[in-house]
Amino acid sequence: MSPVAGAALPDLATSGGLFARLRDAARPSWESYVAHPFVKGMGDGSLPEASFRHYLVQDYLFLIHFARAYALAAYKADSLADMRSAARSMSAILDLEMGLHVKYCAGWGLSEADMAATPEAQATLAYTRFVLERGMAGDLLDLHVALAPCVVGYAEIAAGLLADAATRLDGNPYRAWIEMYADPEYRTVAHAQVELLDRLSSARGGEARFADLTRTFDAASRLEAGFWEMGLTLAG
Ligand SMILES: Cc1ncc(CN)c(N)n1
Repeated sequence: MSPVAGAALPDLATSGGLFARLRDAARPSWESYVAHPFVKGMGDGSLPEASFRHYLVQDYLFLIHFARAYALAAYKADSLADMRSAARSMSAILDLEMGLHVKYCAGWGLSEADMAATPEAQATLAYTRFVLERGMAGDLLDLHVALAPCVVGYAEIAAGLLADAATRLDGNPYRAWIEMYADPEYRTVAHAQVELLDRLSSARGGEARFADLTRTFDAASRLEAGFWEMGLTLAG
């Protein structure tokens, strides 16, 4: 069942946990991401359709690389439990999240083949390759910190929109987007990411690496804001 507007969903981050500390340390970049004008435009329905369309096609391409990043996480995992968790995240992207993109675009006469053939925008290239590079050059903790703004941020954004009095669901063309990321199924994925960060942090010396991890988290949050900006300005 989808959550309803006006019902605030609780914060996914455990207070004192790694995710909450990274978010606090990278607050200005995080806010530029979760409170971007693109987000507000989806909430009240005022976002131009061309911007959403441009974003969604790029997001389809983005998700292909994010699925690859989870394949990398499975490769880098040192336990079967972590391999299974990476495989679940990869299939959630390929089977659940990308399905919404394909459905939306079909409504506008855009086929999956059209989307796959669209050139990647600079913001898409920058963000996806940054995450893959953090994973390849670093370890599993570096990779999951780079992935966290993506996975957890959308759950926070959708929950924030539902709690915002300016949000209008009736007749809102972006309602399915909001409801998908506020859905308990997506929140479960996001919550698992928050818990995984804590587990990886204690196993891999996260405390001593906090400054470095913050740089990664901050950069990924700025790249998320850049992704919205690309959608808003129709940048290639
Ligand atoms: C750019 C971006 N960031 C996050 C998500 C949510 N997984 C997404 N689909 N696209």
